[in-house]
Amino acid sequence: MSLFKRIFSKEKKETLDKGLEKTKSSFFSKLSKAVAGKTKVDDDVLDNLEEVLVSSDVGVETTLKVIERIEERVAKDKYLGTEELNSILREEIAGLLAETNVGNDTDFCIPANKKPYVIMVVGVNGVGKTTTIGKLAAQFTKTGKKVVLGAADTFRAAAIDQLQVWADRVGVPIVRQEMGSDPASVAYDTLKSGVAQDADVIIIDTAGRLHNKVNLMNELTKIKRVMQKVVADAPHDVLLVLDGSTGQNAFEQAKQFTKATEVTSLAVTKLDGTAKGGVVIGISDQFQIPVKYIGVGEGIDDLQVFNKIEFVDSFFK
Ligand SMILES: Nc1nc2c(ncn2[C@@H]2O[C@H](COP(=O)(O)OP(=O)(O)OP(=O)(O)O)[C@@H](O)[C@H]2O)c(=O)[nH]1
Repeated sequence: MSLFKRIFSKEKKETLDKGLEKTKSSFFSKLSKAVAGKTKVDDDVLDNLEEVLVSSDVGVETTLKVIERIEERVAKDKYLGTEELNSILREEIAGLLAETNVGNDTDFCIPANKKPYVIMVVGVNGVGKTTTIGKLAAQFTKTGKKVVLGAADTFRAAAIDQLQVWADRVGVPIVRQEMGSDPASVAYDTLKSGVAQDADVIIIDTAGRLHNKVNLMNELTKIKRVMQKVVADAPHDVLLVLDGSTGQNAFEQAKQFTKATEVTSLAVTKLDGTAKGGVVIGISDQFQIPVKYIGVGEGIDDLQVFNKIEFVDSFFK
């Protein structure tokens, strides 16, 4: 590994460690209370562990899965000690994450045979959608890719302006129309423009109004259909952005969006400053969708490619 790469990955690791600090300290302080005075993993410990996982926003279904697996291990080894609980949990969580997050990317990359690679970004307002698009544009640009943004969240003028701010900051072209225009028309124009400019990556922002599922579904379906007139297999990625600090709300949003469209990957933002980082484990497992990116700060470099090994290492360090 080159010196530059080593320094970069060390910084990345430190940001991840720092980003997960609150989740970790809350989780492990609950866990130590859960096993206090116990030497053996028995039913009481498992009940307490269940509570720890649920209250750490891992989600009920995933918690039950983890508990069941640990129960199986206890059934095989009746003298399983509580001091082994950490490493058992680590193994089970790593195993769960590996089921859905099959890749092992650590860098921002796109498939070589998809040009332009079209990412349609969905999610409700305020989750960090625009910031994530800006950070993504910055990272792809850094790796020498030509990026074009499309402001298809035409519902609010502020959304278009905010994306413009990021486009200016990163120095990438943006395609926009005035507020209230047809989002599908903006997406179409963006793809046309991206193809004409020989873009490598096109990122389309969409409005995330959840109050009417049928409308949302129709709107996203129409955007996809219109994009396919320009790039037949677009979008290559439908990226749902979720605010990790909202815990159970993020689960609810994932439920709504997966009903409205085929979501192919997740970005979980704002993991720094929250103790609810367990959502990364639960949402990915429950919806069987890989987490592609995590937001660990407000800065332009604070978006990381999610890597299950790094995540588990950082969490159980
Ligand atoms: N701490 C932290 N803040 C973040 C992160 N990602 C986004 N934010 C902040 O979250 C706030 C909302 O982000 P936006 O990108 O504006 O959210 P949006 O989903 O586009 O929302 P609208 O602009 O309302 O459509 C901003 O203040 C961002 O700086 C993150 O990973 N960590």
